[in-house]
Amino acid sequence: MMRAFLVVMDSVGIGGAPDAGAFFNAGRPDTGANTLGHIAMACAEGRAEDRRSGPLAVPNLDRLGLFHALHLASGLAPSGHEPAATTGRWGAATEISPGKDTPSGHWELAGLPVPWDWTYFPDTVPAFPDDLVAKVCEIAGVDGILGNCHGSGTVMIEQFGEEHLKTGRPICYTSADSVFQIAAHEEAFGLDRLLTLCQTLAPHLHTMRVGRVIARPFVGQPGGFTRTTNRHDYAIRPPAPVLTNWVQDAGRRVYAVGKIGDIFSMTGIDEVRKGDDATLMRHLADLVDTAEDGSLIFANFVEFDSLYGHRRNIAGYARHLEWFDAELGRLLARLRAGDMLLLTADHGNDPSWSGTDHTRERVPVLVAGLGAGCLGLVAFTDVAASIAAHLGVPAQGPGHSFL
Ligand SMILES: O=P(O)(O)O[C@H]1O[C@H](CO)[C@@H](O)[C@H]1O
Ligand SMILES: [Mn+2]
Ligand SMILES: [Mn+2]
Repeated sequence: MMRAFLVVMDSVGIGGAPDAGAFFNAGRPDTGANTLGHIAMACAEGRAEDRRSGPLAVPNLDRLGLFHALHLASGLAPSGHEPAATTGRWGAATEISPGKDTPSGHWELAGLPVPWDWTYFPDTVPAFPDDLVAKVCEIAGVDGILGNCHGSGTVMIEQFGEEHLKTGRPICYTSADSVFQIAAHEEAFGLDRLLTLCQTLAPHLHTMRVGRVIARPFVGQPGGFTRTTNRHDYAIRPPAPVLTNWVQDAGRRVYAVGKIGDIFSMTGIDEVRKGDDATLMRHLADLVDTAEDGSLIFANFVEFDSLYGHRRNIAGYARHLEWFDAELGRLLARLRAGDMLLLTADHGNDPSWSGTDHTRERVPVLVAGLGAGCLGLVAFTDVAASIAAHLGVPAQGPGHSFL
């Protein structure tokens, strides 16, 4: 029986979204944003030389058709990446959900475009309504919150970490995504206390159509705070069955690697494996060796986005792509006959762009294990329909299989 590996490279967009002008970063429309394209250009021009050097070296992704997909999506052909013969099936997918965030992208890839408009908090200070602040204070047993604004997580803990240690008040912030994020010190505030606070608060925010409450624990002392991998997302449950449900309901096993379990509020998922990206890669390799016939392995690699995209770090993003590519080469060599491995992304996060938020972009669809050829421009939902077709389970929703 067949197996399917669906691997999301979080935020590895390839530009060209037709509605990019309706999405913004620091007041500037996302028109022209291109995560992969701008990274490859910076590398080719010697502008990404921190602990790496020269043109972006991603031979395995290249062979699967990544640069063909980039050209198809956006018309960009960075020097050093002339179209090569491919061994994979490649295309570019266009999102229709009215959000450029992680749940919107993943739900749509899993067959379900988001059927509502998310609630966003205004980019003002304060950003949160008084009754929400009062609710946080009541649940946490504190007399106030810090932040109460839009911000980048690492800057927020640098700016408010010391005051947080002194006052015990949690640091609450948001972004261009539909999120309510709470940063707190793992030891001083307590990790369990932070997780309980976020979990208790989540249903209230979900009723307001805020997509996620995210716990952002950190450690360290003033001047040296760092975030830990104990981040936890409490997301709204998808309002209709998605790929994970289709597969599980057909009696198959579904593995979630990374934050997939959180993004789908655990619906349709049998087993979760978490950790940093290096650990996730080991989990994925282990599942290539051990996952049962007929199963779905759904993985998300978040560090492209969280460590480099939001931090606008071009060289770091390039390094992570090169690391991922080398690991991918080893994974591809271990696949069995009948396995399909599909690589894609959930949105863009162009590290050369203004602001610190995601960018609206098309994403690559690269398929290993099913021969070579062009898939053309496809829909996000076609990914779910194609995986269901490969596994031989019934699909729902608007997607069409491109197999
Ligand atoms: O700046 P940090 O805390 O990494 O947060 C980013 O990550 C969130 C969730 O992906 C986004 O909404 C953005 O705010
Ligand atoms: Mn994402
Ligand atoms: Mn993000």
